[in-house]
Amino acid sequence: MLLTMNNINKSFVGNPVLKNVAFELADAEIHALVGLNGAGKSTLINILSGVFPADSGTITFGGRQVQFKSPREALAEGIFTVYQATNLLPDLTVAENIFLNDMQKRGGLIHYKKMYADARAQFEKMGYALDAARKVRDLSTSERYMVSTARAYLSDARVFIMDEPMINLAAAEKEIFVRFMKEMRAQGRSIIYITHNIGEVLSLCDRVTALRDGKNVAVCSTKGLSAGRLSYLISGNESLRLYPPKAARQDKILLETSHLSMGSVLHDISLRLYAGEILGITGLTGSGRTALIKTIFGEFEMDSGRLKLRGEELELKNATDAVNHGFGYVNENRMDAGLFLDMGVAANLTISALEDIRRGIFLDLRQEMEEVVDQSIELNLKMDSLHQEIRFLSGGNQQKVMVGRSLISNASILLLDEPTKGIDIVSRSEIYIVMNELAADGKGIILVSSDMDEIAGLCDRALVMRNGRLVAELPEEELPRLTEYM
Ligand SMILES: Nc1ncnc2c1ncn2[C@@H]1O[C@H](COP(=O)(O)OP(=O)(O)OP(=O)(O)O)[C@@H](O)[C@H]1O
Repeated sequence: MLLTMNNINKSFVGNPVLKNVAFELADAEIHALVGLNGAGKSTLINILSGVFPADSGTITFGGRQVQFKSPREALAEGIFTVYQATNLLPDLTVAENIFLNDMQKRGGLIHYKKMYADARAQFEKMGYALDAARKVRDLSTSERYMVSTARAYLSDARVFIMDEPMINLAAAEKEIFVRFMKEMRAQGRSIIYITHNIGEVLSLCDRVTALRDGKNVAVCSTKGLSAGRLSYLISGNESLRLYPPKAARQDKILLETSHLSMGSVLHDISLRLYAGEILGITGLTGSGRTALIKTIFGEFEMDSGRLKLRGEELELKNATDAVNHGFGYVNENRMDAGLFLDMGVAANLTISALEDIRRGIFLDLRQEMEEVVDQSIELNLKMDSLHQEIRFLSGGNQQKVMVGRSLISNASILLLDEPTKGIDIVSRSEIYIVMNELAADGKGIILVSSDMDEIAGLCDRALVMRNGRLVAELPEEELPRLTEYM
């Protein structure tokens, strides 16, 4: 075996997070590491890559026992962690970033022409159209991740750690990324692949290790493994149903935009959201989905067009104005969206209420706290207490706090941008139930998502965007064919 981890234990402030965990990785294998939010996946990987040590346990790599003191040391030994928030240097070009390690090794002496030619040749081979001379600071999140992937690919590492690698990639990039993965495997290299996406495990990975509450529950081949069985291994729930039955939409129009345009990003967008409706909006990265809901929310100013709320013209000055009119918004990027990492879970969940208090609107704080307790139970938040600082929660649990905050906000129109990114299947099913209840209550939800299954499973209707325009509208029965319209 190329890599084995045995009897790994780890506690944080007396709280056991990993309990006698074992993990193994063979040569030329893509090995999925799965489990609910907070199950301990990142902790295990952080121990392997030397971010922090285990309390006890052994790691054997390439036939000898190791304990890396830092990710840099792990990298020097051939274990490459590809981070989601990439550690590329923004002022250097794509090619310079890709060959950074080489440049360091040779003390800065490098043949520039050859470096650019190599980078271009690599992208061409992978069918990826990215200019190697562009500065990384000008790239989108997904382009940056692809550069990190190319850098990993061109390194001489033997093991790659990838945490939710496809989460920010558009459909075309996903295809190229999968090609990268398969080619790495064909070269005899191995990948530890953390994901909440059942489809990715079954289609791309060879074996899967499942953790539940910091313990091993299974390690098995993905050959012959069904989606139902895998979702049971992850959740421990045999009858987990991801999508609830849909609520009936009403005939009342809640929100309407007519001929909305903004700069070169949005063109002539007219749409209606009905009371009780979950309206899906999808399209490729850069198609204008996020810009559209930010404009509806008053965060971006429209150049022309009109907005009507319950039949009345509405001009939103800014996002605060939108909140005061009953809009709620979940940003796709939790780090930009005002999670207060040094504050507790409860404070983060009630942050919109706290802002009301600052504005002099009186609220019953006790009732507010009770709601928070109910909500955290409903969202299945994994935390030590309601006062635990957000930065100590796992990534998925942070995301749940952000979604939960907007779901308890009493908004009547919810604008959700990729709300379930990084969230495990059990919590997703819970968020879907809450969304459905809000819709059944007559509220309206716009759901921007790149997950076609999510849109088909949850929405009453979906709109497809391309280059800032609405190009298709699909009724419920057409939703399973959504990919054909992309
Ligand atoms: N530095 C820390 N201090 C205290 N608790 C921590 C710390 N780091 C992680 N934890 C806790 O350890 C548990 C496991 O977290 P971990 O990040 O490993 O989960 P995960 O399986 O990667 O989850 P996700 O799918 O959400 O990324 C969580 O309950 C988390 O709150």
